[in-house]
Amino acid sequence: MTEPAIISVRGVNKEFNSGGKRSVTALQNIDLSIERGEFVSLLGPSGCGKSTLLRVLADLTEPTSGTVTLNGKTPRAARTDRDYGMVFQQAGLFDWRSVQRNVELPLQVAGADKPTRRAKAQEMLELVRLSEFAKHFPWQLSGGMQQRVAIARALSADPAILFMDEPLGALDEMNRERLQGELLRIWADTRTTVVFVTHSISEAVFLSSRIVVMSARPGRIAASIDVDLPYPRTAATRTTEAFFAKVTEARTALHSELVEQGA
Ligand SMILES: Nc1ncnc2c1ncn2[C@@H]1O[C@H](COP(=O)(O)OP(=O)(O)OP(=O)(O)O)[C@@H](O)[C@H]1O
Repeated sequence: MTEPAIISVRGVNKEFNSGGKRSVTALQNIDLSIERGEFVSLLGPSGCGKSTLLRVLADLTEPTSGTVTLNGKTPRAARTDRDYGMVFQQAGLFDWRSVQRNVELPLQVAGADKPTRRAKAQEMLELVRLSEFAKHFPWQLSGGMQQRVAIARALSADPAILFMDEPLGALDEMNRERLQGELLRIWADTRTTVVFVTHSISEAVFLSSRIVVMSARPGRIAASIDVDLPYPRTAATRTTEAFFAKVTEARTALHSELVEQGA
């Protein structure tokens, strides 16, 4: 028997200022199924609704119509049960708490006792290779290291799903590529299902097992591209013909949408 999709989106529409003069249709009739263990990137031009779709999934905003199921539950129930973690473009760490205590925070909120949360935070810091910085404060770390702390924090409650909204967007190119490699290693170690928002075509190809291309406003799903490049992917992957071919395929899908929209 096939396992049901871990994320299921059916007929989702999202309109801001619904019915008003300035109403904006951000998402139109979105249908999407994501299987357990996939790494799916949402790729599209600025303003096409990628973040809105992620926010609908993460129960940060409600769809105007349609349904979302996460791990067999409503987004609200999945949120309460800590079925997912979230990482944004800004790490959003608390500067007055040590790295260790930042990672412990979700467990503290969930009521875990001190030894449990200490042990879990140490395990997570090992996962992101920052154990020796546990006692540092966020402001003492580079931007890339801060994002690794944010990833450790998001994974501390062992979520089945990780939502990431342009988490590497604020980093310089070198650090960005290094962290892409780290992220794939962490994904392989944890087998978490990842939904990743980006407007970088090469980033989406390097990371993803599948790319969902979104069209310009109103945001719709324009194409789903399987990225069948073998894992583990390394710096050498970026120089292969197969990688370039996938980048071209994704770029063509993205651009044909823009042309159709007259954008
Ligand atoms: N709270 C809001 N109120 C009104 N309109 C909004 C709101 N949030 C988003 N929008 C509009 O919905 C559309 C989709 O926005 P969204 O941020 O989801 O796009 P995006 O693809 O993530 O863009 P970017 O890549 O620039 O972050 C945009 O036109 C945006 O202006």
